[in-house]
Amino acid sequence: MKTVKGFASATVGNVACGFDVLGFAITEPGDEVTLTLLDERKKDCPVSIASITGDGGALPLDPKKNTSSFVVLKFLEYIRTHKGVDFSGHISLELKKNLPLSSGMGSSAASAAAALVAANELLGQPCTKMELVHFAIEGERVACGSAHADNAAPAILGNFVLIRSYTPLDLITIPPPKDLFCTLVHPHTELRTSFARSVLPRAIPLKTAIQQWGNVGALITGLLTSDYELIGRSLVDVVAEPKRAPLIPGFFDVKQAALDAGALGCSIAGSGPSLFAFSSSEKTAREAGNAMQQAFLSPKTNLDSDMWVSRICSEGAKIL
Ligand SMILES: Nc1ncnc2c1ncn2[C@@H]1O[C@H](COP(=O)(O)OP(=O)(O)O)[C@@H](O)[C@H]1O
Ligand SMILES: N[C@@H](CCOP(=O)(O)O)C(=O)O
Repeated sequence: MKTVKGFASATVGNVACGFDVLGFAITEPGDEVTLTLLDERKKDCPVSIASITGDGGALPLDPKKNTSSFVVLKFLEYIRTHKGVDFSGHISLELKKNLPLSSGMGSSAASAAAALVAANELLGQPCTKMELVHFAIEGERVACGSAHADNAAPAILGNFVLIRSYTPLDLITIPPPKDLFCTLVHPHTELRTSFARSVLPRAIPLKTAIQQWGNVGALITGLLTSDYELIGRSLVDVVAEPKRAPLIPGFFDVKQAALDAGALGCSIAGSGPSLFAFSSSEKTAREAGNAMQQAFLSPKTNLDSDMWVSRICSEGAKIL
């Protein structure tokens, strides 16, 4: 029997102003998926979930409903129709969840990305990582009802990923400035992406759109030129944050605590409830994280949280 273990880390979607078009990966924590190749197919489905740990029993064992197994099914279908690989065996999947669910940390995308790099390795790497992104995006549709790429793409590719277009998919990877650190704080509460998407406006005023795309352009410029002040002042979201901030207890105090501690900027990580902040030193990033956690613990919020400080991960999903 051949066994392969894949790993994919947490990601931050949107990156404040880049709703659905910009995301990045951090280095830790992440999900692990172990695939074992069996000669004999069990039942009619080529993939089965042998075990899931770390989810508290919350996730589906149905291979068509868990993003980790669902994307492997899409991968097998694709290599059969496009790569001439007609897989007749069986893949047994073990998922180790290290990311909290509905956290704003790209939990569903991390499971999908880890599974895809493992499946690709298991079957002799018939696909490029860029091809694998397509299946991870479909996994997001299963997880939250929308096929957004700003977690799935960086989970597989690493770095910052700008989604110029969804149809056809056109992705641009952007390496991080060398002194950019991310602080990620996850309060111990859940906010489902599907719900956080339901509160967004279907249309926005032209004035709002102008502000948003101005900041996206400036943020990309700041990343490409390592202009940390420009990065900081570009982290302004006038579309999603105003609607989602009320869903996150203590959001404004936590954001202000990050800025007061010296962070360049701070906003909602993905659809929340996590927040992320950027800093130009690890020391400041850690100080901002401590301040954010203290703000979540204030009497009116009283939320415990987890905090990570990380550089941007340039490797993406990998084989362990
Ligand atoms: N392997 C998986 N990991 C996480 N969520 C999954 C997985 N498979 C299916 N899901 C579904 O996706 C939901 C979490 O996705 P979402 O709300 O987008 O938050 P996040 O992706 O940040 O965890 C879960 O509630 C679950 O129903
Ligand atoms: N662009 C998406 C990002 C969702 O990220 P998640 O980590 O909360 O799943 C959105 O804002 O809905």
